[in-house]
Amino acid sequence: MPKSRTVAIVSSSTPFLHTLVAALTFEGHEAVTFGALPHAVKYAVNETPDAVVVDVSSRPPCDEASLSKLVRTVGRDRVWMALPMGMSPWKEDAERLGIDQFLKTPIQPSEVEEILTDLQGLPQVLTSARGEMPCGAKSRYFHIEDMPNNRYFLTASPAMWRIYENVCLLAAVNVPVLILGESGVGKDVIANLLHKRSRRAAHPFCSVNCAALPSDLLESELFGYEAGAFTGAVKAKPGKFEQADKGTILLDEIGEMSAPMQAKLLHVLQDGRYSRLGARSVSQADVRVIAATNVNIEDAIADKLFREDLYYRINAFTIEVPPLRERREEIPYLVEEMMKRQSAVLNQEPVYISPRMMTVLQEYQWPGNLRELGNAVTRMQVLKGHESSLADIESKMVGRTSGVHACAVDTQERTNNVNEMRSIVRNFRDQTESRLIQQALEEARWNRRQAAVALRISYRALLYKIDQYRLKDTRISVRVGATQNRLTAQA
Ligand SMILES: Nc1ncnc2c1ncn2[C@@H]1O[C@H](COP(=O)(O)OP(=O)(O)OP(=O)(O)O)[C@@H](O)[C@H]1O
Repeated sequence: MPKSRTVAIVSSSTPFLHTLVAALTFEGHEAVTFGALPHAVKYAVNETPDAVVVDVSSRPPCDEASLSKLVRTVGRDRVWMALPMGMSPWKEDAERLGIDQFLKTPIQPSEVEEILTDLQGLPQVLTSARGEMPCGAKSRYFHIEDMPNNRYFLTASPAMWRIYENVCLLAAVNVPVLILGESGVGKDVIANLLHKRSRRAAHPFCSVNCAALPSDLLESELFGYEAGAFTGAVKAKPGKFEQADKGTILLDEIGEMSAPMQAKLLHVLQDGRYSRLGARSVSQADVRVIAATNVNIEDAIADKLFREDLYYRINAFTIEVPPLRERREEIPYLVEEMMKRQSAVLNQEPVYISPRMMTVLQEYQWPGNLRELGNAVTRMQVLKGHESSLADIESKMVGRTSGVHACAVDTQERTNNVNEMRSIVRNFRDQTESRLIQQALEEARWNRRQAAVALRISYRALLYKIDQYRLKDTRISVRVGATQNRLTAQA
């Protein structure tokens, strides 16, 4: 029986990825794709894939250090490099690093055949050599995929891995997809991924929040308008369906769409035809439609809030994204990646997350899902990993004591413990927070707007905290004192 292999592919070329991933998965192998070499190197260190294919044809040469680490990690006989028509000034550099298997881009079927045959000949990598994260979670489902605008998709759990696989399959077919899940679980990220992996990737991805606009504004936002279509329409404006031509449109929060708007949308989805407001002509939409919502659509249909016929139009395929609390094994991976990216943006070293901190992060319920986790990571980074950055999470945890821990404890005792812990956490948090705010204010010479930016809180929140902790600008009193002294001396 042919052996199943795991192959990591580094490429930013969609056709290259499509061809190779399709061939590998058809043969029963696992393909893990990366947009950038450093991510693949990290993956190779943790997971020891059977082989790696690095395509350098559509971007500048990868850094030598990463490439040489990759060759050392997986072995030179397991690395292929794809070059434009097999010729490139980087070929010599790659050969110097020990790479001697090259592919031509655009990749040819004969070369794909060759890789598949070679893969069969490779000795199996010991499964025990496959890495584990420090937390002990298996990283078999770990994969990061970079997307435009500094976005990325990370998976490290079987549930998200399945979603990732489905997205890869769905990207190739032009069917409407409905993405369901709580707020902050990553519906928008998945829609972006679907677009990026599709043949429409070179065309626009447009997102419309259907809950944010009243019905008539939403209509003009989606379909555009002609000059004079309504008071204030001085100039004609294309709608999102037009802007997303040949690309993808995400109808976010579709569950909140008003009934009249649902009827208009249904019309467009049926025959792809629409008109700008005030226009006589009809346009034809060439757009892939993805819809997303955190509303329970089936309940909404039962309550007559959502049209059943529209539901069937938008959900040729449904992706249900689980909340973060149902995939806690991803938390260490997400924290690490978020921290790495945050620290790079802030030009700081990533802060150390102690095992205690990680336990707190993994035990918390995360009602705001990955969005809330991202905010917590920012807070930890800004507060330099100080324990206070966890205080608010801990206090929320105390407020939502898990039934598992609590059930054995007598109710009165539990209430006392909770109250006591709450007050300890609150005091500790308040003390540390006021000290950090005072420090930030002093560093910003009491420029409160600057301090708010440094603390990553809103200006209003900072004013509230200054008032709450009765913080004072000590510099002013010294200066006033000095002036008074001077005045006194002059007098
Ligand atoms: N799989 C993921 N990998 C990396 N980051 C993610 C992932 N999923 C979500 N995020 C991050 O979490 C945040 C929320 O994600 P997103 O906006 O996609 O959620 P959503 O489900 O669309 O939320 P809402 O319903 O409120 O619109 C974003 O900052 C996003 O980058």
